[in-house]
Amino acid sequence: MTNRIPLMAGNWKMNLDHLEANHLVQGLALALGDAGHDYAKCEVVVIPPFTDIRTVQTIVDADELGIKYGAQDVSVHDNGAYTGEISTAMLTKLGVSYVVMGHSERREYHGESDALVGAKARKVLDAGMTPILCCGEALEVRKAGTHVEFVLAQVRAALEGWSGQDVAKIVIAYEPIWAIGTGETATAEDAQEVCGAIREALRADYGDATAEAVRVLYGGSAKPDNIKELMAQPDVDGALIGGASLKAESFAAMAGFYA
Ligand SMILES: O=C(CO)COP(=O)(O)O
Repeated sequence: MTNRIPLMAGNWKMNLDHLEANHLVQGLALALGDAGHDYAKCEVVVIPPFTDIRTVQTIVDADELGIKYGAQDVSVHDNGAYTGEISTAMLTKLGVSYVVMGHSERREYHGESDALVGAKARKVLDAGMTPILCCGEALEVRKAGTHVEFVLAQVRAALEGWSGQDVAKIVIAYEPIWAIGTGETATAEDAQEVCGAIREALRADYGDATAEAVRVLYGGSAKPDNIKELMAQPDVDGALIGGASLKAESFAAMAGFYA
């Protein structure tokens, strides 16, 4: 890792109502405070469902916490007749810093294509927030041994036509689908293999400055037990954490991986 600040992002998925969100963020702030968390050594981001964002904002602002927050998805449209959608303007108004797109669950259950994922990332960047672009292969692809090509193709398709300057501002999250919520973690070497290949592809496509600026996260059953080993890999700059981010203690412990 060069001077990229590590990032621990907790993707709550469709868990926790706004009252539970209140409880978790307060608990997280306490746990990080007790541990003397240094935000310069690891950025901490919670990514709740849309309905919790206002609650999270209120707590973060009132207590002037160093915790940042994100959204799990966004519309590519600006406003108007798009029932059920949430715009980038709505998110920026709530102080959202990060937006996830291309999570395998949205690709699978909502048919999201690389082109749509790329359009969402563009929209988010243009609105002044940071996209967290997710990629990752299914078990069949891994078994066939074509996971590196598969993941690089996903990333390149989403970022087609982007300048190196813009790419430098995004976060990429490598989440092998077979490791998500299964308790089956990719080994640190598996994570490094793909995260390193992503960085080398960025270097080939955009040059050193972009490749060195982009933070590449690992996601998939990351937890307090394996976070140190994952973070010791040169191209793993953080984690996108599902289950283990729903408990203040485990998420705070992961954010304190450097201690
Ligand atoms: O999908 C994930 C984060 O986006 C990973 O989820 P788990 O940490 O629960 O495996």
